[in-house]
This record gives sequence, C-alpha cells and structure tokens, in this order.
Amino acid sequence: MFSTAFLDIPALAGASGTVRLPGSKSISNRVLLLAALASGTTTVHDLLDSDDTRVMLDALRALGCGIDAAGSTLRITGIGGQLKPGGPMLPLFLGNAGTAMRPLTAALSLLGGEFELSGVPRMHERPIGDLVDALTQLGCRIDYLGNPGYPPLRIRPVDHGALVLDAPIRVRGDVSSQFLTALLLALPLAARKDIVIEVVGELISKPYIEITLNLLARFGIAVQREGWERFTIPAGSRYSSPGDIHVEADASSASYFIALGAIATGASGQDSIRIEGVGADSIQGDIRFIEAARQMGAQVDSGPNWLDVRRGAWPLKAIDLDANHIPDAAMTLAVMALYADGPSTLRNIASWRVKETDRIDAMANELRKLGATVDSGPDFIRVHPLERPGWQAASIRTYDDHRVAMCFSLAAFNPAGLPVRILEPHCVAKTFPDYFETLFSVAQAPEVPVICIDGPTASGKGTLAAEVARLLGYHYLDSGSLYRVTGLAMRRAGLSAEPQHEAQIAALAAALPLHFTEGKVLLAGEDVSDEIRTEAAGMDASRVSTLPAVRAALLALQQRFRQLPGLVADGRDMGTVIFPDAALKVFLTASAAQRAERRHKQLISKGISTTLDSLRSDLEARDARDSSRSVAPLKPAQDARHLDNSQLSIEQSIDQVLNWWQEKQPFKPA
Ligand SMILES: Nc1ncnc2c1ncn2[C@@H]1O[C@H](COP(=O)(O)OP(=O)(O)OP(=O)(O)O)[C@@H](O)[C@H]1O
Ligand SMILES: Nc1ccn([C@@H]2O[C@H](COP(=O)(O)O)[C@@H](O)[C@H]2O)c(=O)n1
Repeated sequence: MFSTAFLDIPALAGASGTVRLPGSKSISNRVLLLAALASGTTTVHDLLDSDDTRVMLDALRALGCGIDAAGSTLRITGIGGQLKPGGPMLPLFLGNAGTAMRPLTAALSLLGGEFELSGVPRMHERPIGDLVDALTQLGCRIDYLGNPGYPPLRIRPVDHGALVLDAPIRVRGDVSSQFLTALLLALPLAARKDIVIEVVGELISKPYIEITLNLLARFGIAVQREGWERFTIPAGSRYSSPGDIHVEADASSASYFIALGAIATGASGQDSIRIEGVGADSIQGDIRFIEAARQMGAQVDSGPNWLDVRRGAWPLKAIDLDANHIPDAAMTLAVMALYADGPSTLRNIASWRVKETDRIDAMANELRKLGATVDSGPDFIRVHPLERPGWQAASIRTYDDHRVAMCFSLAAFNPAGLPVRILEPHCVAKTFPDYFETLFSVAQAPEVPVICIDGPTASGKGTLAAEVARLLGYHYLDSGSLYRVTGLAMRRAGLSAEPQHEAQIAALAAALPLHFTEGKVLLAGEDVSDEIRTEAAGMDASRVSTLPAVRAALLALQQRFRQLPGLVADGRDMGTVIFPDAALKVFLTASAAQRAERRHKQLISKGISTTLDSLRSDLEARDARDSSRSVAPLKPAQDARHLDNSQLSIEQSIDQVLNWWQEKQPFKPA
C-alpha cells in the first residue's frame, strides 16, 4: 500500500494482463457477522483484508468469537446467538465502516449486552436514525451520544420477552439499504415468532439486499419476501454455519479494471484485461456495472469467476443511466465519461451524498480540476467529455474516500499525456489496500519517471535516494550494491578483477541470483547485506566496476528497476549512462574530510573499527579510480543539478531534492 502524502501517477498509455482482486467488502462483513452469530466454526476463504473488515473482526473478537487467520483464510468460531452474561460495557470503534456500524447496531441491540459504538468523525455524520427508529419500535434500547440520528450510540440490554414482535417493523428503504440489511441479518436472534419487516419508501440499492438474502440462506435463514416491500423471518430461524464459505472478489473493485479494459489498449494494441475472482454471474449487485460498461462500448467476456475486458467503441459512447442499482461502481462511470463522445448523465444517485463523503460534490469538484464541465444536483451528475487540449494536470483530493482515489487513477490515460496526482492514496485501504500496485502491474507508461543521484563515496547518496523514494512512493535502486555483490561473487569464485577474468566475472554478474527484500540483499538466498558493506567490499566493487564487460552485464538489470510509479536510483553513472533521459539528475558532493568523518561514524556505529585516516585515503583512492576509468566514469551529467551537502543536514538535502522535483511537476497546489 502507498502510505505517502500523495502518489503521482505518470501518464499511462496502455494496459493489459491479469489481475486478481481482493474479496468483496459487502460479502466479507456480512459473512463475518453471520459466522459470529452462528454456532460452530466457519472457514472463510478469500476474505477481504482491509480497514473495514479489520474493524469488524476487532469487534467480533471483543464479543468473544474465536478468530484464527492464516493467509486469506480465516476460521471464526461463533457465539451461537448468545453473549456470555454479565460482561462489562464494551466500547467498539468501527472506523468509517458502514457495513460494520449498521448491522452491529442491530445485532448488539438484540444480543443483550451493553455497548458503545463510535467511529471516525465522518461516521458520526452518516445517518443511522431510521435503523434506530426501527429497532426502538421493537423495544430495543439505544441512545444517541452525540447528535440525534447519528453515531456514536449507547446500546443497553433488552429482555427478549419484552420485544414487540406482533406488529410489522417499519424501516425506511430510501436512504440506505444497509438499514434493511442490518435488520434482516440481526432479527433471527429474536425470531420466537414470525417477524415481519415493512419497507417504507422506494427501496434503493436492491442488489445489496439480494446479497443479504443469499448469505442468510447460506447460514440457514430462509427469509420470505413479498416484492421489495415486505420480508418475513420465520419463527424458529437459527443461524447454522455452512462450514466453508468462499468470498467472491469485489465487483465494485472490478469496476476500475473493467473501465481500464474499456479505455486502454495493450502494448500490441489488442490485449485485454482479465479479472479473476468474479464473473458475470456474481451475486453482487455492482456486477451490473458490466452492462453500463458495455453500453459505453466495452467488450466484456465472462466465465466462471473471471471477466475479460477489451476496448470496443472509441471514443466511449456517452450514457444516460439510472445508476441507483450500482451506486458505488457508478462513480467509475463518471470518470469514464471524460473519454466519451458526448455528455453522460448518472441519475437517481442521491445516496452518494451520505457515503464516505458527499460523493456527488467530491466527484464534481475533482472532475472540474481535470478541466471537465460538470453539472450536478441533489441526485444526479452530468459529465462532459474532455478534448485533448482541455485536460489539465490535477492534484485530486480524495476526501478519505477509497472510491474517489481509485476511480481518478483512470484519468492518467488522458490523451494529453499528463500525470495525475492522487492525494492521501492510502485511503484505498478501506477496501483495496493494493489497488495502485495492482493497477501498475498491468499498466504501461511511455515514460516512467526517474530521479538519479550520483556522486562520490559517502556523499550521502544512498541515504538521500532511499528517503526521497520513500516519500514519493517510488522504487529505489542502490546500484553500488550490484557492484558490491559482483565483487563478492568474484572473490567466492576465486577470481580477481583483472582483464583475464573479465569475461568470467561478467558472466557471474549477468546471472546474479540476487534478491532485495525488506532492506536486505540476498545472494542465492543468503543475507549478504553486512558482508558487502565493508570497506574491503567497497574496494572490490570499485575494481570490478572498471571492467567494461561487467558494466555491460549489469546494464539491463539496473534498467529493469524502472517501474511504475517511478524510480530513484543512486550510483556513479545513473544520470550519464543508465538513465540518460531521467527527469531529474542530482550530483551530490561533500568535502573529503566530511565524507570520511560520516563514514567513520557510520562504521563505528555498526561496531566496525577503523581509523579516519585510512578511511579518507580509501575513499579518495576509490573516487580516483571511479573518476578515471574509461567506461562510465564518475562525473556529473551535463544536465545535473549540483548539491554540495557538506554544510547541510540530511533533511535539508531531502527538501532540496524534493523542491527541485516539485518544480518539474505540472500540478497546481491542491
Ligand atoms: N547531509 C548529510 N549530513 C550528515 N550526514 C549525512 C548526510 N548525508 C548522509 N549522511 C551520513 O553519511 C553516511 C554515508 O551516507 P551514505 O551511506 O548514504 O553515502 P553513499 O554516498 O550512499 O555512500 P556509498 O558511496 O559508499 O554507497 C551515513 O551515515 C549518512 O547517515
Ligand atoms: N553506478 C555505480 C555504482 C557503483 N559503482 C562502483 O561500485 C562501488 C561501490 O558503490 P557504493 O555506492 O556502494 O559505494 C563504487 O565505488 C563504484 O566503483 C559504479 O561504478 N557505478
């Protein structure tokens, strides 16, 4: 996951390949609650691992469920519909997870304990009054701890004998379908008699109710339905675990990759995006996004648990759609509309206004930043397409809303070749923590940005480059480590850095079984991180690096590090030879005295004893060899910015490089 303050997505030109998507949030949290209420153990496969499922799991653990996780499989032992009596009041924090807050409010009101449910500030602005009213009719005891109609809530125990089950429970269906879902999931706890729920107003997001009914049936509860107005939970209903249950991949998350297939062509101009884990026969309502995508021109094939999407009509065809049945996925259509042949209108989407943020306003604001003309009203949005000259580079605000972040990544396919900046990209953790990594695994960029930091020994290149990479969410290449490992491999093979061994050393370099993982350097699985950091290893590296065949052997390996979203590379010839087209080249220097002193401190702190004088003469010898060799000598690239950090702190050097980088970006401040 990208934990950076922002993520710059370079202009993307194509996409093709296979993605496997995380489990559905809606199914995951429903299954978790049902498994928790059932008796026995349920093994849940392919569960979504995200912020919203984590808060649900924390709550269920606090209620006394046994939870055992191994990879994407989780075993949950339920409480059999009953809490241990006499427990203390339980405070439960539910973040911004509506799929946890609403059903838990209903279930906990009937379970008999005392609870306080709260969430992030936005959760305290998301209405829950209609659900609380319905539960209160039944006799449940729920108090508002803040504003009436909104969390946080205090729930008190209730005697099941006192529940009013004779009259139908009336609940509004036109604000959020989660209220009805919450009642359907929880009321079997009280089904001494038939319990009837009547929906007041036109029920929105009906497909989510289908998921609820489908999963209740998997857990042994056969709800009777009369249209979308009346639901009966039969007397004597009891949750029974199905044993094993598989969570489909998230159909709402699939929408970004369906859109990707519709917008982008592959490198060969004809490849597709294959999505694994969900097919057109999914039980999730958002799978009907496929119909809308087809209407806009996408070619979608499907089979058991897979989809295959490729570009059909281009530009996409504008649509006018009642999107009430796909409220979450429809946000993706609003960005696809930028690539259409006329204005597209999404109607009947008032529920967008009470989601993670006011999504109608959020989408309209951010689409306008890209240059689009957008009209919006209480329950609709109309997006006009953008012509090539109209596109603007924009910093997209994400409003702590995962879907805003994900759908705006598609703007990186703009024909103007502009990058897109996504602010606070970590908000995708709500449902799809690795969204951007997954996108980058199939996307192609004409130009992946590179920042090169070259300079002499111990000038601080590695420290600076690693930190700049971390702050930008870029990959990092420590090219010196490749020469150091080659030097080590040479020693172990009994060779020396002489011309007569050049071909053999180059062959070793070309086939290094090298892995970089969690800051460690592994050679054929052995951790050699410390061994290659000694001054002797530095000298060996400096010697092998003079051999032209060795440098040639390592060229392609270094260039393969250039991957989305970008790379920071440090070494001696990053800007001159390996990445001559890099967008920013920095030549970092410091006085020999300063560098020797820094290296001395560095080695002493690692418990390696050495003297300042020997270090200084070693590094000067190394610099002399690196600068005077015939191939790729150490020297500033013609277009490099010079940074002497003798008098600068590490933070000042980082700020300087980030400022130079920002100067090159086309984004206006957010
Ligand atoms: N601006 C700075 N001020 C003070 N110390 C610094 C500065 N930059 C780096 N250092 C320190 O100098 C030491 C050497 O830095 P680093 O290992 O990053 O250098 P390098 O140029 O990558 O070295 P090498 O060429 O051997 O790979 C580290 O201990 C680091 O913390
Ligand atoms: N691009 C590079 C990087 C390094 N070298 C040589 O390797 C030696 C070790 O590098 P460190 O950055 O880890 O100190 C260095 O002295 C160079 O001789 C290189 O040639 N090109």
